[in-house]
Amino acid sequence: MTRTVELPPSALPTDLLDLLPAGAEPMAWLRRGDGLVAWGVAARCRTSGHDRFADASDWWREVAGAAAVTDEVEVPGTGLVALGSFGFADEPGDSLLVVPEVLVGRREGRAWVTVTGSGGTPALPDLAALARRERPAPPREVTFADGAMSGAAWESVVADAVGRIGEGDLEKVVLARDLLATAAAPVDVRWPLHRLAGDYAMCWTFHVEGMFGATPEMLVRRERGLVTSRVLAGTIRRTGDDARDAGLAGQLARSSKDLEEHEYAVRSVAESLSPYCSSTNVPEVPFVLHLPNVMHLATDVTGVVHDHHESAGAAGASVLDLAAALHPSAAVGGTPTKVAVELIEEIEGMDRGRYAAPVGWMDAHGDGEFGIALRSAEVDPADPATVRLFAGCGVVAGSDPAAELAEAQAKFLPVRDALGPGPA
Ligand SMILES: C=C(O[C@@H]1C=C(C(=O)O)C=C[C@H]1O)C(=O)O
Repeated sequence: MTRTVELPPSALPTDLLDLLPAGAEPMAWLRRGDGLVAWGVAARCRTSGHDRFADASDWWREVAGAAAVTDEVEVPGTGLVALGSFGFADEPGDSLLVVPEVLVGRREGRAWVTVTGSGGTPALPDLAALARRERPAPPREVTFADGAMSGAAWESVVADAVGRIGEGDLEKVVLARDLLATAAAPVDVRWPLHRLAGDYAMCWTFHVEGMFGATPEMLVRRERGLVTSRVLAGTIRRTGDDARDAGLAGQLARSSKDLEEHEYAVRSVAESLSPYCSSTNVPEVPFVLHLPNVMHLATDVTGVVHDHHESAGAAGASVLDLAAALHPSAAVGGTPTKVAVELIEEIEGMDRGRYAAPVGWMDAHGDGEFGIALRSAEVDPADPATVRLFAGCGVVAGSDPAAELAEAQAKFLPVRDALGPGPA
């Protein structure tokens, strides 16, 4: 039984993360203070392998079909909702969807709580008491070490990829590396979440079962049939000097290397969406998205879902169906996708886990949001004092390995900083 109750916005703390209890599988999806926080597991589905999205979708249809729901708010994100995080590669591809016991949402001035339980009407939590608890402590004595590869080794892998592109095997491949952070005691993930949501409010701060981060890239949002995807590709590091950064933004917007890389990514998204949408709109020129650490070329692709898509029933493709169709876009895989993904597998030298793959939420109407899990890290489930950070960049014919390494370092910054002390 699932029940959504409207709350006066004043019933919630400014920072929704203040509600998250420590030990009860906290989950989050937040941007500019709005979004969802959730905890407890009412139902969970684990999938893996090539069919991980289809299996999760089947499970969701079954759960949603059988659920008894009362919903007095009825906006996207109310009623039965699952949060999910998927594996990047088909193998192992470990993925999950979770229906939380408690979910608190806020969106454009409206607020709600949803509770799910078996048997009887589940009780509402005492949110005021939850919000009064102490804030989490920062991780102690964090040290960072190379993950699968040193920076120098990774540069030579990038050089290999540039060679393969030169030979005509492919046009673009996105290569990533990992760093290992080790703390003196288990990391309370709520600490980096507070920091990321504060420092990167324009990004989507997420956490699902150890996978957390603040991504600027929206793989797909579906809202009452309207579809949006924010494509990012083409990056320049910020200097911290506003005047210089404005000049760099102009340079980025004119850089043929970055525009080419961006074009591949936009095309791959538009092509993947077109079978599911009756109209897609692709702006001709990208804009420059300013983040505290980097700037990206960005394009918002929009469309309207067909109401009667053959494979998806009367409601049309759900946000999860769309995420499955879009993953991996050229922003995180490459072009052509199949060759790029095989090259990643061959030369990257690590398992990406859930990095660079869909993370987000969906409701029983098929609406929801899946971002790409970038600027992200995973708490090691076997040793929660260890956190694995990920960052990567698009490699094209004109790529310089040293510049790509510097770009990846800049993309580690959000999580690196979030694991440090500082204002919570
Ligand atoms: C791969 C990452 O980022 C992606 C690669 C980008 C690029 O190469 O310019 C830009 C944004 C993302 O699509 C990452 O953050 O790890």
